Amino acid sequence: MPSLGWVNRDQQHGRPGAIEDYALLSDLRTAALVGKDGSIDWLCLPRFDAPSCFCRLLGSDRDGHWQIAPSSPVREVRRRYRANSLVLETDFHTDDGVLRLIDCMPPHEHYHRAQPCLVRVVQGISGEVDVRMRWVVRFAYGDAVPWVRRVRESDPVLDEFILAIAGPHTAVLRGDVLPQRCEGERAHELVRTVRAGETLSWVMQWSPDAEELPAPVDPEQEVRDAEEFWREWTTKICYSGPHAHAVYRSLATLKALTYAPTGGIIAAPTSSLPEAVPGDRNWDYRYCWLRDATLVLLALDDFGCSSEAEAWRAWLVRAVAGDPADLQIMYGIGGERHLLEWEADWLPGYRRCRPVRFGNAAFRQLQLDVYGEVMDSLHLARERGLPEHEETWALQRGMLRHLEKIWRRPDRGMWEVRGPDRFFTHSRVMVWVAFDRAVRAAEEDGLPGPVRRWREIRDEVHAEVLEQAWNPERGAFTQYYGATALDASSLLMPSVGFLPGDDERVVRTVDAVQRELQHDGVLVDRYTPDAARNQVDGLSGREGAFLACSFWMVDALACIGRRDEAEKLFGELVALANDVGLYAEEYDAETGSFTGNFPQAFSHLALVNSAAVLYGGLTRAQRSRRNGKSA
Ligand SMILES: OC[C@H]1O[C@H](O[C@H]2O[C@H](CO)[C@@H](O)[C@H](O)[C@H]2O)[C@H](O)[C@@H](O)[C@@H]1O
Repeated sequence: MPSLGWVNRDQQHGRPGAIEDYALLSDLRTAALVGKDGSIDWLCLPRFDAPSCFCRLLGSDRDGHWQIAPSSPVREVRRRYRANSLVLETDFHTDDGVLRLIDCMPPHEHYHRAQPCLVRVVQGISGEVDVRMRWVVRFAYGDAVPWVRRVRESDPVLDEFILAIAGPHTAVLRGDVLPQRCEGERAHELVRTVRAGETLSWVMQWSPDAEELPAPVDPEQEVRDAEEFWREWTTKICYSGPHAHAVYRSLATLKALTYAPTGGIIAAPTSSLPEAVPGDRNWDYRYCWLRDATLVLLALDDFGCSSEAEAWRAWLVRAVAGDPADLQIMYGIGGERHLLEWEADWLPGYRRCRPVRFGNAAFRQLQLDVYGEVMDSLHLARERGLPEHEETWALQRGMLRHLEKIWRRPDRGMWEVRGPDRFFTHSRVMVWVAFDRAVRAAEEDGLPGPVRRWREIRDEVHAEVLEQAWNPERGAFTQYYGATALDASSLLMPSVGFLPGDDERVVRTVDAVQRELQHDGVLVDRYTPDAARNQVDGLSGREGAFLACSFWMVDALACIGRRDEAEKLFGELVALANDVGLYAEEYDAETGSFTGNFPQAFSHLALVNSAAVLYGGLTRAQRSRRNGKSA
């Protein structure tokens, strides 16, 4: 008999499942995670970065969750998303029959006023199965027990519904049959027999105002609309190469992580899923990193999703307009600047990994690579014919004016180290990218600016990297100037066009990263463990392998002409996804589990970029060449 993920000991004792046991629901405003045990263990309302109402993921039952599952033992759980949508079907196989749970959050991309809504439908597929539902709402990340009561619907329907209110939050639960309050517990529960062919459904809605509740909706229509939304959205995806299923799932996941009202893109919908267990590398990713988001934009645009690219550019211009000296590396999804980091001491954390952090202090860091990422993405947007905005070039010039003043400074690098500032090689490569794209915009598009000066800086930083980051003893580019430690971000050098793939230094660096950072077949660490011991990142403990780095290895191998190896690695990485095609930030080879926030945009965008490199035949730098002009 296969191992029964959902009935493991932890889950019997009210603790959440493993990270890989979760599937994602999203309405393009906020997201929910559903476990293989039919429990929604994470949901923030009304937007991705709002406090949660279900937080079992970082605690236990009593921190809020909503579970629907058979009450009898489950022999097997089989899950899938319907076609390329985010409508999830979970089939529970029991000795009494098969029960199907359908979950979705209807996306309301264009209706800014519509409030989030979670739809759950149970269908009897065969036999007679007793289904148990448990609804435990806790607002404010598990800290606020709401006042819960049954209310009779006024005109036009006379049904009852359940209202849960705590301060600014109101949740409404409607359904074919409502759960009852459990004596002595702050929970609502229901047990019902569902026969083959029978259907039961529930809808949970959120409201900012207990006096003005959302109108009832038809759950089955909502499921149909959600499926139709995703079906329609995927029609614009242009991809017919190998592993199409993985590429489509990754693109849908990236879309699901966009905040439709503003076009902002989050790094992941969760907070504080640890990078290793046990461990304290726990961060809040429900924000918009310019680095992650610009890379997502490029990935979406590569596959035909240009309206998302436009929405992101509009977000970017709004968020970073003003004084370029104030540019931050990350913002809130609405463009908010202050993402103050704090610890929720009442939450025990996922697998008891504390602290549980909300907010992210990295917003105050200097990370020079961000300038390169933003310049590159805006350059690409222009090359691909996205309608030009007059503010965009003005914004880019302002950023370059500021970068001219600060590019010689050390920074925290793309890994956002919490150790001392250093001259990180990748940051300096991306400074080169920033000035290179500026020179090209002037030369190719005739855009105005001090191109001679930009060219001088571009050439200066190029020469500096070749001289200071190359370590002849190691035979590789190292993590920062004068270091011996390696860093997987060096794999990006050929794909951003800094050096060609056949440059001997690139080839030797790829070899060195393979030798020292790649392990357990497909996994690649971000940097040499030594670097962590040397306090480069300023953090304690270890972490899993960073999945995006494995995909960068695919791209680098393709760039240096080792295509067969690249394709094999790509295939193995595709197989590493969970049963519904999702990836976390990291993978722990010791436990064979995902670690870090989930699902993570970085991992998914790296997958689609690799597919573009391997099966679209282009690297990122080559993709930016218009009419055959070279970089
Ligand atoms: O490793 C310490 C840092 O870890 C997080 O940053 C990582 O996630 C970001 C979002 O995906 C990504 O842009 C960055 O490259 C990663 O290193 C965390 O957000 C930081 O606060 C923390 O210092």
